[in-house]
Amino acid sequence: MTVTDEVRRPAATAGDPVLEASGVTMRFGGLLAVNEVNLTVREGEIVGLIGPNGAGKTTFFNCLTGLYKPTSGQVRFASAPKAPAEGSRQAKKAAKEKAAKDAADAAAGTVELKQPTGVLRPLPPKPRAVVRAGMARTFQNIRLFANMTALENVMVGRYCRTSSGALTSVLRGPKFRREEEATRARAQELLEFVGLGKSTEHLARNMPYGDQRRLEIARALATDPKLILLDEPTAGMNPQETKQASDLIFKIRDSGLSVVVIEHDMRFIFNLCDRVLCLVRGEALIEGTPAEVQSDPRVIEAYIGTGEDDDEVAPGDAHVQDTTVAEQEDKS
Ligand SMILES: Nc1ncnc2c1ncn2[C@@H]1O[C@H](COP(=O)(O)OP(=O)(O)OP(=O)(O)O)[C@@H](O)[C@H]1O
Repeated sequence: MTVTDEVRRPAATAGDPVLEASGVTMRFGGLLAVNEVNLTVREGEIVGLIGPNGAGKTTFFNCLTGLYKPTSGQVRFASAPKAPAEGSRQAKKAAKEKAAKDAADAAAGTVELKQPTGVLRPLPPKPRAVVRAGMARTFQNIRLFANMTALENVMVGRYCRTSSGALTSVLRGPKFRREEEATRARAQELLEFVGLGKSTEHLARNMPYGDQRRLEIARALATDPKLILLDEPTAGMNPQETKQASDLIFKIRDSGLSVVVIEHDMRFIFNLCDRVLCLVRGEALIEGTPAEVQSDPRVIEAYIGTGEDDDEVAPGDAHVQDTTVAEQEDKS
């Protein structure tokens, strides 16, 4: 499991915490899927979540993103400085300023991803509010709008940041058209950022698998997150696509975002992450740097097993088998 042939690119600096999970526990009836797990993610960090099948990674992830409410424990997130109420005059002004800035960025050909960070607060109760607070995620299975173009898919992600009401949208008034233009420009920028600038008009369902995964990331970025959580981003990818995925995640991190990633591909995780948390049977086994985690014998045991429960006896243990047979003969 040791990574030898690639050079890691550590975070330039890890800043203030953007996410803090303390004592997170999740029960499904009698099953304890996650037990008292703690995790802190800092600004500009890539944190990996590993563990064998059924270890509780996805359940913990779902607690972090507000999809599940933990049975006990708390998740706090550094939302943007308190946003004005939706639909208020201040909210409309902020949305207008944001649209103008996006248009200026688009004209200058720059993509600004870093978002302002506020103090840690409990996660908002509704998924939409979690996204608006600055947390975005992708899922294990691709969840694109298959019959929409790449550009339209990214534009959908952007709508949580626009302020046109239903009436303005139906009437397609000047405000709607301004916002729509800014949304389109931002979506195009993000497609270019993830390397899909030439696939704008392609239907999502016709795109190669690796491109679909990148499109999902572009759509998540369109929500202006501070933290992006990726659930098995390289599942099913070939080595070239996996390399492109890690380059893209480094690029996202280098733009000032924090990343949490679940992955089974150890080489990918240990090359990518600044810190890694290993879960086993719902509990945190170890959290540390990739070097610390990959050299911990408990991690290796968790993945390949100790052999203690195996019925078969390993060749080196033949004498154990012989003794047992001899004892059995004595008894008979
Ligand atoms: N909604 C649910 N209801 C009941 N049990 C669940 C539910 N979701 C997960 N579990 C159980 O919780 C445990 C942890 O599952 P989870 O999917 O979080 O593990 P994982 O580490 O993500 O596994 P994998 O790597 O296979 O995706 C498993 O025993 C699973 O069967």
